[in-house]
Amino acid sequence: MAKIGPSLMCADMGNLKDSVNRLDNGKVDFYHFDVMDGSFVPNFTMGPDMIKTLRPYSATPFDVHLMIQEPERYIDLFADAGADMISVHAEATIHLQRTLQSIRNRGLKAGVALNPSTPLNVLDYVWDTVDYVVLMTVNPGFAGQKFIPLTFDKIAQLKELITQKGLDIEIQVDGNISYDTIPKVLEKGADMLVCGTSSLFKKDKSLEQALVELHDFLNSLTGKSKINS
Ligand SMILES: O=C(CO)[C@H](O)[C@H](O)COP(=O)(O)O
Repeated sequence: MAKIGPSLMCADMGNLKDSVNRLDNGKVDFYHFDVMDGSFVPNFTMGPDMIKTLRPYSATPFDVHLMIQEPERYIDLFADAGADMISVHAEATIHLQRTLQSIRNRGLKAGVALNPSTPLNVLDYVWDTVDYVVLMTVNPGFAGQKFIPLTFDKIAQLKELITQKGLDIEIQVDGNISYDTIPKVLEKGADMLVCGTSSLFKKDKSLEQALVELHDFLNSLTGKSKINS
């Protein structure tokens, strides 16, 4: 069963604690925090204080996606804030292996995030230092964008590499993960779904309703229920 991770940049920023509480009641697998610096991506969102503030209210893993230049400067800051997993963009750090190792040295899961146009071969010499790969299926920076179709093949290619090598690495997909795209990203091999405005945070639906519908949809695709198992 694929894991559900609400993208909290899409939540009601004035009531984040309430959203996390309601999502926890409906069962989610991780929370996805998009951290942006206005340089690597043309936007600003969340920071370490927000993560630190929410940390005491949930035991669900906090997945921090650093969409920032030179993320190696801030690994300790986000680890101290309460991250359980941190992903860094291969495009944003010169010493990728060292940066991943520094995340693992803090006892956290280390992820590599790749923009849609970044080839998979940047992973060639870091396979043994990666716990998950974040495949961006939109260009990072904004919610509510359109899925980039060629990334479907990229998911399948990554899955094949991981299987061939016999590695225990999860594939996370991020960007326009919707009722239209979920069946295909799962078929291609995605394990973790970052759920934003396309599936969970809907103007015409309560969070509770949207989450129940998403669980039901995933169950209908896989034929088994994680909640009931
Ligand atoms: O990474 C992101 C933006 O860069 C967001 O997590 C994601 O795009 C949010 O989901 P949606 O596309 O469904 O609004």
